[in-house]
Amino acid sequence: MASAFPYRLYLVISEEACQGRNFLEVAEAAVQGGVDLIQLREKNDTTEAFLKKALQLKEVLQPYNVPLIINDNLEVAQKSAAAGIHVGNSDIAPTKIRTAWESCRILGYSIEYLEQLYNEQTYTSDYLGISPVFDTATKTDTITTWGLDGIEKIRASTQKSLVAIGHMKASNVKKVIEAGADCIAVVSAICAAKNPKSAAKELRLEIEKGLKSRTVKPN
Ligand SMILES: Cc1ncc(COP(=O)(O)OP(=O)(O)O)c(N)n1
Ligand SMILES: Cc1ncsc1CCOP(=O)(O)O
Ligand SMILES: [Mg+2]
Repeated sequence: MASAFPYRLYLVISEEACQGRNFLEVAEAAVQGGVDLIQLREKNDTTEAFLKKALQLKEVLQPYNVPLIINDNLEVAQKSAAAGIHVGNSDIAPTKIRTAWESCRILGYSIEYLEQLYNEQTYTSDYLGISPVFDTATKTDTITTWGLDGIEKIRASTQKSLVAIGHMKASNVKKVIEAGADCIAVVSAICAAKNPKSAAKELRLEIEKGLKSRTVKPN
């Protein structure tokens, strides 16, 4: 049976993170390099401006069959008919999203405390964001920096798909996958890269190495 969450390289994009480049072009190049899921994360836009960007991005992603996830804003997610939404502890709760948006296909929820693994919000979500794995300048209002030990602990406690986020780079993703993450989410490793397509390719290669070394078990 195919996995309900088959994604391996997840781009979390905003216009600001693209540092003056067109975010739609960055997104398309990233997909051509191997990104298979994209979240639009606009923290300061009005709903109207956010929705406009979501519709533009959806059009770019459609020919590639790459799903669009919206950060935080349920109205934008529903009005753009996105594939899903990602929320954290300060946002609308996953259980409420399930009631208000029955056709939501991919619901992501950030894990900031171990205790969350046993709550109904986690239970109803399709994937969990391990948030953050390492400290990052891109998001500083965080609670727990999980590290590789944290990923292993979470992996041992849940069968949910795990998305690692926070300072993910080509140099560390192999270890992160080996520790038990299913998918790697990045902002700056692609948005701030000179060549977003090559950056995505390199990340994807490292992810594949991690997956391979997970299946080759020592005697
Ligand atoms: C894939 C993924 N994981 C975690 C987060 C963080 O979400 P949240 O805790 O709601 O913080 P903001 O992104 O809203 O600042 C994420 N966005 N994506
Ligand atoms: C949105 C988010 N949630 C947890 S860390 C983070 C930012 C990740 O950014 P970067 O990939 O640049 O470290
Ligand atoms: Mg949020």
